[in-house]
Amino acid sequence: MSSIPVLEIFGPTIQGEGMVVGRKTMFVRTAGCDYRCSWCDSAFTWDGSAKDDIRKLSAEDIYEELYTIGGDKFDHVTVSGGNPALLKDMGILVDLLHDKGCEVALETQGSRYQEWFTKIDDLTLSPKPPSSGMETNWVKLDGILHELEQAGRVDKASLKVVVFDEADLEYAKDVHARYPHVDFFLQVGNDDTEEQNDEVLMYKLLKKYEWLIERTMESDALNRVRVLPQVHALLWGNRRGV
Ligand SMILES: C[S@@+](CC[C@H](N)C(=O)[O-])C[C@H]1O[C@@H](n2cnc3c(N)ncnc32)[C@H](O)[C@@H]1O
Ligand SMILES: Nc1nc2[nH]cc(C(=O)O)c2c(=O)[nH]1
Ligand code: SF4
Ligand SMILES: [Mg+2]
Repeated sequence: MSSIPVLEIFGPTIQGEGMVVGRKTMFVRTAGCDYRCSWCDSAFTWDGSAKDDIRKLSAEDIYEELYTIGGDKFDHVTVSGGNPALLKDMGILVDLLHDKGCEVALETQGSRYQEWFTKIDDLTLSPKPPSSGMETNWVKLDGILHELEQAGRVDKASLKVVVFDEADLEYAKDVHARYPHVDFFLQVGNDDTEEQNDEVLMYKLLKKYEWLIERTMESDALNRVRVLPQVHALLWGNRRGV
């Protein structure tokens, strides 16, 4: 039986980020990450603070809970984390969700490949810029994109770089230039993940969005791109489970 470490199952809500922004979806958030981004907005998945809340669930358990919460009001499930790409057994859940008539999206940083990536309907690869403190393994990322290419699945994938500063913007340009044929998203970085006042956060994030749009418009290296905020952060702040 498959065993997947789960921290959150929630929805339906909108996908707040990237290639399918606005799509009605359920979320499954797995525990554990091979990275430790300085600004991670889901640090509870790996910093030990929620370790007592981790549940080892089978794919069937997960679908049952999705159905209990969402009923017939969803046909799309987003798997995020942590890094769900650490989990070989995730392929079993992907197959089950497809059998149930759901599309499946994945959020991962592109540090690990799994064979089940080629079954994902909306695959977001989010390599990490300098501000994260993480180092991109380009060999791995090249390998993932090579596998997707071989499987004819590049059109199901996108790259999404979170930007906090000028160095991140330069990194984003490098990523886009390396994979010019892959749909590319620039995302506003939230460096206030502790802020509890939604209005204060919304204003700060919109100002950052404006800055990111301006810098992107000025660049001749960022043309076939989309610039987006985290819509869920604008609407619901730093709350979990939305
Ligand atoms: C929490 S991560 C989980 C999936 C995977 N570990 C990854 O990083 O892609 C989900 C998405 O949130 C983004 N993210 C995390 N912290 C953020 C922040 N403070 N501001 C903006 N985006 C953030 C990540 O880049 C990723 O695209
Ligand atoms: N609404 C909503 N959209 C999201 N897009 C990516 C998320 C994530 O944490 O991976 C996320 C999330 O947590 N909530
Ligand atoms: S890779 Fe994703 S989950 Fe892991 S620390 Fe970075 S943002 Fe957080
Ligand atoms: Mg998030």
